[in-house]
This record gives sequence, structure tokens and C-alpha cells, in this order.
Amino acid sequence: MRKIYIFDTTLRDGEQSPGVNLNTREKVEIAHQLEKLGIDRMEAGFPAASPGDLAAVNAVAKAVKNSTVIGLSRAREQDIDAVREALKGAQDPCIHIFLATSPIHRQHKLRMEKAQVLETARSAIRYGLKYLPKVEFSLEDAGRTELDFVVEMVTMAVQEGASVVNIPDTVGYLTPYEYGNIFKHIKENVVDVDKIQLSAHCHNDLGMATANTLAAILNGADQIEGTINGIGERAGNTAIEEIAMALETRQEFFQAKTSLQLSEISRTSRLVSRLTGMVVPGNKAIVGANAFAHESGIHQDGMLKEKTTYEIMTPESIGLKESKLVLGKHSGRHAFRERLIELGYELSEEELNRAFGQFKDLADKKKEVSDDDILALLEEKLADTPEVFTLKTMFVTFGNETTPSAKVSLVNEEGQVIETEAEGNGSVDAIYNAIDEASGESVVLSDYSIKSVTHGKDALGEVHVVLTQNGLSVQGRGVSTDILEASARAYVDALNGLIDKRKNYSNRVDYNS
Ligand SMILES: CC(=O)SCCNC(=O)CCNC(=O)[C@H](O)C(C)(C)COP(=O)(O)OP(=O)(O)OC[C@H]1O[C@@H](n2cnc3c(N)ncnc32)[C@H](O)[C@@H]1OP(=O)(O)O
Ligand SMILES: CC(C)C(=O)C(=O)O
Repeated sequence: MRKIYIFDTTLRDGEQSPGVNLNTREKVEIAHQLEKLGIDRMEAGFPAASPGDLAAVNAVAKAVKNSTVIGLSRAREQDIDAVREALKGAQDPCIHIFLATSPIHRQHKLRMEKAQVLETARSAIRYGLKYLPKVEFSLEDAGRTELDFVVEMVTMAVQEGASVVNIPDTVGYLTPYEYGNIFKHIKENVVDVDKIQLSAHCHNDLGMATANTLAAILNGADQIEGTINGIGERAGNTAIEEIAMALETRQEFFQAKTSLQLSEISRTSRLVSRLTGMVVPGNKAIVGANAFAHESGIHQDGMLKEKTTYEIMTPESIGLKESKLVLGKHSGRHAFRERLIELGYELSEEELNRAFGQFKDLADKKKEVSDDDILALLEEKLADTPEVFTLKTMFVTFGNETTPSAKVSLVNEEGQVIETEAEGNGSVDAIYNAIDEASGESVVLSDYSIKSVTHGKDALGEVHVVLTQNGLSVQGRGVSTDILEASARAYVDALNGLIDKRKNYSNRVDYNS
């Protein structure tokens, strides 16, 4: 099967994402992980950009043993010299020289005629090859370049001895049909085209980077360029993990493969996200938190019966442990029962129906129902919880340069008012510390969530907490237009439930009897 070479530019085009700035140590850490992932070639930076980038590229060049390390350069001798300097010590160095070829870039940016572009690129490739063993040449904005000029430029690069010629859709303008067609045209019209590798480099401005890259592969591209998590200039680049998994999952269709260690994908994605600070959206293909999570009852039922009903690839294949069945308001009885079994409960049909009803009520109010919520539900007494404590007053002091503190007064069953004051890491923590003192209870806050129940500035906030104490879990809810008050109410509600549950523990509804 045909091998597709993977050129990673997370450290160069990826770093061009607004707000991202990787230091040398971070670049080297990512480079090591890219090696583990089995990346064939990695672009470590643009050495002429700054002395810092030159040093970082040099550090990567020296650290990496199993991939080609590449430095980017304009078609200018000073940039090429910077790459020479930066790649000193690299096992397998390569320079990547680019020059824009489209009419828009020629006229407005470079202010060059076609012939000047051709000759500038030719001289740069020659100069590069004097000092470095391999040159990749990119026709920046090839996607908007006249096809006959693309052929002329690629022919020149082949004649000058470039190893790889890259055809970027720099501004993410093309459709898969058009982009694939450029590769087909080059293959059919460039003499000796087999002396070079053809490379695809796509941007995601119209959300077509992955589709365009796959179209290039179908039309003869030997190498694809992209970044981890698809980060990069503007809307980003082709996400390498998407290409790798598309080729893997649809091997019979593409008849091409990469030599990536697919089980390193998840780890690489997490590292890049952490070091760049670019959060991966939950619904991102392959590496998003929801990519292997199932929430709706019908899907969860299918997954429990046979995973291939709703999963075209396994989470294990990218290095994750397992799929997630997320319990929420769309979940059904099958998934609920399965989770109960995992938690150690075997319920009768009647018990299941009752617990499922309570679960759906809770799911209507909470985005995701956790195991602690379920345990709290199962262990909850069916009668109304008597109020041992009620919240009378609260007063919170917060300033960004002072320690938050809270004064709380609770009324107990005997009608006594207990006033306490405590500090905390934040306002809610201070309130909870004060309530703990007033109630004399010692509990663990195992879940806290807040949501707005209505819309607008005067929206009601609903706080949901789960408290645990010696193996008992209880949930509590509080609603108020003020989120601090809602937080206090939820906590007191849960404390009352806990005290009541403790009293009645021996008589509790035993679902396992
Ligand atoms: C599509 C891409 O992603 S390309 C990579 C983009 N990445 C970067 O630009 C990051 C690093 N860049 C930088 O740090 C700076 O832009 C530098 C150091 C490279 C250049 O800085 P400056 O000398 O101040 O130039 P500036 O960036 O303002 O302008 C670019 C100049 O390069 C020219 N230029 C642009 N591309 C090329 C090229 N491939 N080859 C030769 N010259 C080029 C422009 O025409 C312009 O020339 P001019 O000054 O004669 O008008
Ligand atoms: C330098 C080139 C390859 C580039 O990043 C682009 O055209 O998008």
C-alpha cells in the first residue's frame, strides 16, 4: 500500500495561531512527542523570524533523532543562512523555501512579474542546495495560481533538484474537487514529476482542510502537511490526526497509509493543547472530549449491544482507554441500568422505573449526571427531608487582593441561631467553611455545578452539590438570583439530607435486597 509521508508544522504554522508562543523547552518537548507519534518530517520554526526562534529550531534539530527537521525560509539568502545556522547538528536537515505564485500575491505583496518570481525561486533553491542536502519548495497561494504557471514553477523546482514540491491552499479557498485537480494536472503535465514528492498543505478557512488534503492524496500527493489538533494561522491547518484516522479507517477506499503510531494521537493532542493553551473543542473529530462519548438512549443502547453500531473506530486505537456513555437527559433505561450495575446495584423493574424517573428529573436540571449523583439518588429517602438547619442570613466579603470571608447564620431545629465566620480560597469556599462550623458537620464536597435556569441579567442560578461523609452521598439543590446564596442553599439542603440519611441509614430503601 502507498505510504503517505507526514510533515508536521505544529511548531511553525501551528505556532502562528494568534496568542501561541512556544519557548525552546516547550518546542523540544513537543518535538519528542512528535517523534514518538512517528512523524516523518517536522518543521520546527522560521529561524529568520527571531534569534529565539533560531535557537529553538537548533535545539529541536539537535534533540530529534528519527525525523527530518525542517526550517522555513523566504526566498532570500539571509533567511536561508538563518536556516543553515539553525539546522547545525540535525541528523536529517531540510530547508523549506517558499515564494508566493498567485496573481494577487505577485501584484500586491511581492510586486513581481511571473518571470521574477520564477527566477527568485530558482536562485533560492540553488543557494539552499549549496548548503543543505534537501530543499522543499512551496508555491505559496498555489490554490489561486494559474494552472499553467503552477506547472512552470513545479517544472523549474524539479529541474533545480528540490526533493519535495508543496502546493499550498494558503487561504483555504478551494473545494476538494478543485484542489485534487491541481495535483492531477501537475502529474499529467510536469516532465520528470516522479523525481520529486508532491505535498499538500491546506488551511481550514472554509472548513475543508481535511477534505482537500484527502482529495490531494487521491490525486497523487505523496506527503501531507498539517498540525496536531489542526491549530495554525487563522482557522488553522489540516489536523494530522484526522488524516491519519481517515486513512486508517477507510483504508479500502484510499489505498494509502501513514507510518504513524496511532495510539500516540491522544497523548500528542493533549500535550499540544496544554503547551499552546489552545483548548480542543469537545466536538473536535478524533481528539475532542466527545469524540467517543455517547449521550442519547438509542445510541447508548446500540453501543451496549454492539459498539460498531455507533463507533467507526475505537478509542483504544488513538490511545484512549474506552468510550464514554454520558448519562444526561437524553439517556435511556438500558444505559442507566448498565451504569447501576457498574456501581454495584441490581434493581428490580419497579425499582429501576422509580430510580429512572428521579434520574430524568435530575437530568433535566443538570447537564451531566455523575456517578455521585446516581449514588445520591439511589440512597435518597423517599420522604421529604426534614430541615435540621435553615439558612437565615449570609454576608460575604470579596476583594481581589484580600482573602474572601463569609458570615453565616443558621437556625437549628430548636430555633437557635448559630452565627459563624470563616475564610476560604474563594467566596463559595468561605461560605461552605462557615456553614461547616455552624453545623458542626465534616463533609467532602464531591461535586459542585451551577447553571442558569432562566435568561437575562436577573436569571435564576441553580447550584447542585453532592456531599459525601463516611460512604454516604447526598445531593442538594439551591436556587436564587444570587449564585452565592444559591450555593449556600444547596449546601444546607444537602447537609439536611445527610443528617437525615445518617439517622435513617439502617432503614433506608435497599435496592439490592
Ligand atoms: C503562508 C505563511 O504562513 S508564510 C510564513 C509566515 N510566517 C511569518 O511571517 C512569521 C515570521 N515572520 C517574521 O518574523 C517577519 O515577517 C520577517 C522577519 C520574516 C520579516 O520581517 P520584515 O523584514 O520586517 O518584513 P515584513 O514581514 O514586514 O514584510 C515581509 C517582506 O518579505 C517579502 N516576502 C514575503 N514573502 C517572501 C518570500 N517568500 N520570499 C521573499 N520575500 C518575501 C514581502 O514582500 C516583504 O518585502 P518588502 O519589505 O520588500 O515589502
Ligand atoms: C509556507 C507555506 C507552506 C504556508 O504556510 C502556506 O502557504 O500556508
